[in-house]
Formats: sequence, C-alpha cells, structure tokens
Amino acid sequence: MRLGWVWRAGGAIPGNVTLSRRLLSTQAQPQHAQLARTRNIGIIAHIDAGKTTTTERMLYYSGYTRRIGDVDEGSTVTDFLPAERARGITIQSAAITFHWPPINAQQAQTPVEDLPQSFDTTPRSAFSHNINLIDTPGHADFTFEVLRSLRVLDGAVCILDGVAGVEAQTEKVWTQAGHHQIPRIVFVNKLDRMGAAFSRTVKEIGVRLHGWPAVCQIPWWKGGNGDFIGVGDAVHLRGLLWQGASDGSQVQAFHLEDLHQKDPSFADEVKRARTALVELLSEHDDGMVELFLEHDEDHLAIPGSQLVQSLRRVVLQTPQAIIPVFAGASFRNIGVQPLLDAVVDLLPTPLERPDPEISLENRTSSLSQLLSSTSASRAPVPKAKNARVVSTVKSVNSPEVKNIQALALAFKVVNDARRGILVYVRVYSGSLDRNAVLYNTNLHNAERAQRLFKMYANDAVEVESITTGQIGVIPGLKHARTGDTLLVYKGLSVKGTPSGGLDTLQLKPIDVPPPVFFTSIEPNSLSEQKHVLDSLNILLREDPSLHLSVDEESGQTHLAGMGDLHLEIARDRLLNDFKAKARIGKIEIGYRETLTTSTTPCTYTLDRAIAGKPTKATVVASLMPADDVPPTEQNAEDEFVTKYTLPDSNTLIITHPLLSRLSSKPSSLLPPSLSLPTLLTSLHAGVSAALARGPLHSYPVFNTHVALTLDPETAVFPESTPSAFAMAARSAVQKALREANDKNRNAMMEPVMRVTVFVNEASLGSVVQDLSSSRGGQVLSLSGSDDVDSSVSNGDGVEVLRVDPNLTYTPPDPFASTSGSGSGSGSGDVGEIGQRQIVARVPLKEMVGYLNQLRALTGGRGTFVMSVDGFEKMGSQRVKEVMEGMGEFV
Ligand SMILES: Nc1nc2c(ncn2[C@@H]2O[C@H](COP(=O)(O)OP(=O)(O)OP(=O)(O)O)[C@@H](O)[C@H]2O)c(=O)[nH]1
Repeated sequence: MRLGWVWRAGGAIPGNVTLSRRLLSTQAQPQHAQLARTRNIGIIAHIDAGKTTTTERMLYYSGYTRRIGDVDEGSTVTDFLPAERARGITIQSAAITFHWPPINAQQAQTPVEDLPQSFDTTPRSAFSHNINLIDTPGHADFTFEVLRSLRVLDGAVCILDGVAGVEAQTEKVWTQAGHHQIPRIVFVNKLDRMGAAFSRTVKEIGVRLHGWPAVCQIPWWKGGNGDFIGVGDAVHLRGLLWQGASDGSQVQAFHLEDLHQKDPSFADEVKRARTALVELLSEHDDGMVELFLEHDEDHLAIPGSQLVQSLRRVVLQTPQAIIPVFAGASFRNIGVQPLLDAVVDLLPTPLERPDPEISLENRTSSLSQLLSSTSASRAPVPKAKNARVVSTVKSVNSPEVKNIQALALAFKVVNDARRGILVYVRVYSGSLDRNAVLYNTNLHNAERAQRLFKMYANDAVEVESITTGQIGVIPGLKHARTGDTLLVYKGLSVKGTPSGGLDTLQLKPIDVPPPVFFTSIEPNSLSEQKHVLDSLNILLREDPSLHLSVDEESGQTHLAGMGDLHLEIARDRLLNDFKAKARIGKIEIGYRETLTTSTTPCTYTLDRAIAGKPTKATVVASLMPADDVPPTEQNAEDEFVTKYTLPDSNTLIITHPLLSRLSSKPSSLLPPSLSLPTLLTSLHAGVSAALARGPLHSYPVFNTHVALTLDPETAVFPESTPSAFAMAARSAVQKALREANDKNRNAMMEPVMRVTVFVNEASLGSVVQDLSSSRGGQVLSLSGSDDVDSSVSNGDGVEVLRVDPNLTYTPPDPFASTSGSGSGSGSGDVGEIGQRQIVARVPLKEMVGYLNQLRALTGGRGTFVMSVDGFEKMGSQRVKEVMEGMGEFV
C-alpha cells in the first residue's frame, strides 16, 4: 500500500502575521502547555555545510516565507547583513520563530492545549510546536558567536556536508555543545552531490563526534546509483520520495510492501537499517529491550512511534552516547520535513533542560537554588554539594529574591536597517512584560522595554510578554549588549538598583577570549569622530569579542578581534553599513607587553584646570608581574579592599582605608560629588586605559598586577572629581610602567594557538615536520586510526566515548570503492575515517595563511581548527624578526 502525501507545505497560514499576533498573546495560555510545545534549537556545523540553505527550507515548509531564499543569490532570510549576503556566509547568528507542523487559521485561534500524556501511538510531531531557531556561523573566526548562542539553546541540529563528512569546525562546535549538555541530532546534507558518501560520514560521526550513530534514515539513490531521490525511513519502515513539485513540498511515502515492488534491494536495506537501529537502542535503553521481547524479538514488529520514544530517551541522556542521523539534500528540497519532525520528536523542551547556572557576587549557583532561597528563612535550605553555593544562597535575603519578576539573557544585539537596535533575549524565569524596567546587572543601569517582538522570518510581531523558556526581541534599548543579564525587579524605577546583592546576579557568564588581531581606525575628520565612535559602539554592543581602545593622548583608536575575517567584516560594516568615514589600518597580530620586574610605589598628583574648573587628585600605584603576587594579597578581602579581574590576565586591587564598601552612608572624608562606588569606577577606568598601551611598542599590557592605594586623608581634595581620579590613575600606572621598563626592559609576548590538524596517514610526516620545524610549533600529541581502541581523550584532554567504526551499521554508498552492508559489515574506507589528529602549539604569526600550505601538503584533504592557547614571552631574536616582518600581513 502506498501511503500517499505525508507533508503539506507552504501557505499553511494565510495572513500569518495577524494570526500569529493572536496566537502569541501568551498570557492567556497555560505556561506548561506552551513550554511543552516549544523548542529552542540551534543549527551548528562547519562553514558551507548548508545551515542557511536548510533554514530557508524550514521557513518555507512551515509557511512563514512564500519563496525559498537562495544563499548563492543572496536572498535568504537569516543571512541578512549585506556582508553576509555578499560573501554567502553566516556571520551573525539569527534567531527566528516558526511553527512545525504548520498551524492553520483555525489552530491559530485556539489556545495552546496540554499535549497528551503518552506518545506511544501519536508522535509529538502530530501537534504544532513553536520553534525558535538560531542559525549560527560556521567560520572559526565567529566561534564566539556560536558559543554565545549555545547558552540559550535547548537542542541542536548538526548539519554535515555528505561529501566532506565531519569537518574540523563541526567537531569543535559539537564538543562545545556537549560541554553545555545540549542534545544533538545530525543531518547529513548535500547527498545529491557527486562523491556523496553517507556511509563514510556515518562512520566519521562515530569516530570524530564520539557517539554511536543511530541511522534513522538511509539515502535513496535511484537504482542504487548517484541520483538522490529520497530517503528510507528506518523508524517508520517506509520509503519517502520527493517528486511531483520542484519546491519539495510533495512527499510520497511507500510502505515496505510497496517499496519491495518499487525497489526491492532498497526495501531490504531499510529493513537492515531498522534491525541495526533496534539493536543499538536495545544496548542503551531498557525500554527498547522490553519492547523487543514483547514483540517476539522481531525487529520489524516494533511500532515506529515506540522507536521514536526510545530515541528521545537516549538523546536526552547525559552524556549523549547515541546520535540520531538523518539524510537529505536541502538545496534539492529533500529531507527537510522529516528533519523538522525529528526536531519536535527528539529534542528537548525548555522544561527538560538542566537548571541554568547563575553567579551572584562572584559565586556560582543554580537559578532554581537561588529562587528557592525565598523560602529559606522558613524551611532549611537543602544541603548543597558545594559549600560556596550554600553561602551564596544564604547571602540573598528572601524578600529580595521574591522581588524577581523575570530574569532574561540578552544573547544577541542586532542593528536592523528598518527597526533599529534589536536585543534578542531568552527568558529564564518569570514573564518579561511590555513596559517592564530591565535592570542590567552587567552595566548596572536600567532601561524600559517599551515594546516586545517575536521574529517570524522577516516579520516582527508585537507581543505583550515573553515568558519563561521563550525567545523574543526587545527593540529600542539604548544600552543592553550581547551577553548581558536583564532583571525585572518588583517596583524598581529606571534610576533604582535592586537590593540584596541582586544587582550582581548573572546568568551563565562566559569568558570572552582575548583578541589576537587588531587594526587602527582614524576618522577622516574631527567632525566624523562622533559618528565613527557611535558606530563602533554599536558593533561592540553586538559583538563582545570585538575590543575597542581609544588613547586619549594620541587620539588613536584600535579595534581588536578574534581573527582577520572577524575584523575585515567589522571594517566592512563600519564603512558600508554605518557609512562611517574613516581610514582603517592594516590588520595586524595583537602582541602584548608584560613586566619583568616589580615597581616601587609611584605617586601621581593631578592638579590642573579641566574645563575651566580646578581639579586635584592623587593616586599611588605599584605594579608587579601577576605571577609574583603573594598569596596574602591574592586572598585579601575586606570592606576596605576592592579587587577586579581585568582583561588580558591583569588584576587590580584598590586599597581604600577609612572608606568602607559596606557602608551605605556618604563618607565625610569625600566631597559631596564623590562616592566610593564612583571613585572605584573612575580608578578602574583610568587603570584600564593605562594598560591598553604599554611603554615598549604600544601593545596592551598582559599579566600585570596593579595595586592602588587611596588614602582619603592625603589623596582626596575638595577639588577632586571622578574624571580627575581616572586621569590620575592612568598617569600613575603609565609612570610605573615606564619606570619598570627603564629599570628592566619589559618583555614582548605573542599569541600562541592550540592547533588541531586532521590529515590522512600519508601526509602525517610532512605536516608534523612543517609544524615543528618551519613554524616553530611544539607537537603535543598524535592520535588517530591506529589507536581507535586505546585513546579516550580528545584534543583538549577531555574523556570521550570511543566508537569502533567497524561496529557501526551503514548502508552501501554508490560512489564507494568498496561496499558492504549490514551491521558491522563496515563499508567505506575505515583507514580514511580514522584520520590522524595532530595537536600542536604554534605561534599565531606562523599560522597566517596556513590553510593553503596544509592543502598543498595533503592534496587538499587536510583540515585544521585553532584557538588561542595563551601568550608567550618572546626572546630578543624573535622580537627582532617579528618587528622586521611587521607590515607583511594585511
Ligand atoms: N549540491 C548541494 N549544494 C548545497 C546543498 N545545501 C547547500 N548547498 C550549497 O552549499 C553552499 C553553502 O550553503 P550555506 O547554506 O550557505 O551553508 P552554511 O552552512 O550556512 O554556510 P556558513 O553560514 O557560511 O557557515 C551554497 O552554495 C549552497 O547552495 C545541498 O543539499 N546540495
């Protein structure tokens, strides 16, 4: 029996915007029901695997766009920046919302109802779900953008190029998603391409992504040759054929009997895939063992819906040992609808995710622990595993925690050409309502959310509230940046501050890696300066991995970032999108300077008129290499000492005798215009400015400890102002840096990368030789095919699951030189799959242009990823070489 058409697509929601508005009046809907029907998912992959192409189809089939956008024509919804469209790559992750399965007009009018208790016969994908999808960039320079997005995701689809297989960046992002315990499924894309190798790719998934591939679909190649026409569904035992409509909207399903008549060998392969799937699930899910026994050990007799349940259970296990694999070719419109079903059926709801991590007054805890501390005064707090956590929870008084009305993370800021600045948020607790005052616990200021949106493809739909677990957009905020935590606190005014330490409450803070490339920016004229700086500040709000430093004395502005492409894009956006008129210098490597010796205390008194008013302030600064700080100073902590961790591994400690941090009363030792918090902020700003330019070659100062002393009796005057203290602190630190350099020349440091290279056996020797001899690298480890059974750690030394590709089921590939089928038959070239992996530390300068050299050494097959491992002191010969070669790289 032929099943007929199984998915309908396009035009499911005529006039969708109005209806969505109705659907999104969330307050009326039961929150649990809404969360159970929500998926916050990301699409992750190596560059060019087809993330944007797949997202376009998802939007089209769900009815939110009326034509399929094309990456190559630059007409996609998610790659909306001109720079993205021009280059055909994703730079910023975009977040969009749609429904799957599509909702119709009638459903849109009905409030969301609770889902059934059991999905034994009807899968979740039979009910419409709200999907918030984040399309992330694949290029390594934008890894930080991916990292940021991972924080707000509940699940992910990893897209692989079926010809290239598992690529280096995929592996990196996969591992990072694993660190965040994000359940993942894989879509093997581009199976229409010549040379597509599903079988090899599946084996690579096992070996390189460290999980057992659960092959849920196998590619259907017409007559077994390379003409890709559909997929075999091992879960529901059917063949799915895309034909009849060029937009892929019509999918025909064939039951096994029918499939036997149409393509007997393919039908047999689907049965083998089903057998392998049941066997694999039985090893990891007791429920599947029971089902298998219940169905007389007949692999084919177990209902598909029960397999879906079992797959869901294993996908949600931590760590995730089973990786469901789906097949398709998005560009040919094949495979996307069942992938969407898998998103709904297998990936978790926000209710099924671990409790979010928070930090409060520099200590970590979990959100639910914090919120439950409301009742702490009445009931004893459950014994936490971590003593620090207990003290955190205790330090927050119950009335303050009760005042938390909503907690959200701004995970993205976008400068939209039509709508201005849009801040994307995920709400972690409570309900963020229109007109709420949002206290920013990173910036310590508050602003009002005058409107709230949900983004449906190109449409922004206004909503009244964004509730727990949901993703939405706040337009018009003036300050919030990517990564900031926003708190709605009962009764707080725009000028107020939440009490009880809640002004320091932050959701899952993440470390911004140090920038390793920089460029200088010079406005064409003085009148352009403001626009250039304003535009740069928007870029910085969007992307905290960009760093800006402005030297007030020389007027030089430096923009630093993670990679040359990262800065190139920032430069393009500044000049083209923001129409800033500025000269931009070459992109150069960001070296650092560091102290080699401690200084004696340097006193600086600023005593001059600023803007016609006399000002005066004194600051005493002492500097030392951060590694030399005695433990007594590291541990010093009381109300008269304030410590800061600064970028570039620098630290700052301010001793302010007689001025207590804990006192809320104004001190009689300070002029009325000065309070201790403003004073501390000014000193912090002054020190940061001084450390941004070292005395040796004007590179930022690294790994340096600054100790300031501020005795109110000798350093504060009636004419003291915040800016006087900022300037005095900057000058005192600059003076100390110069003195240290005069006494014992400061050292230069260079960024050193941790490089992971994947090559085949034949090229191993030449690549190792090149890394260690020509590039001055240090090879840390070699691993690969020959130690599949012995190695249990990935390139980062983290324990991972070992998967033997010979024990993985794969169907035959049409292009494979050797083919086989059945569980354990091991088709594909295992030697190639178990590629060799080299991990090395190499100076960044030597990695510039490495891809071309690697390609030349490996016949185009080698790939690599790298990340900053740290900064290393350079010998005088190395400094000479580098300085001489300066300017070679643009
Ligand atoms: N033949 C074929 N080409 C595809 C398929 N999917 C995507 N492509 C092409 O592959 C190229 C990259 O596709 P994108 O969708 O931009 O890939 P991406 O993963 O979003 O890339 P980045 O955002 O730059 O990381 C484009 O030229 C697409 O047309 C497919 O299924 N088959």
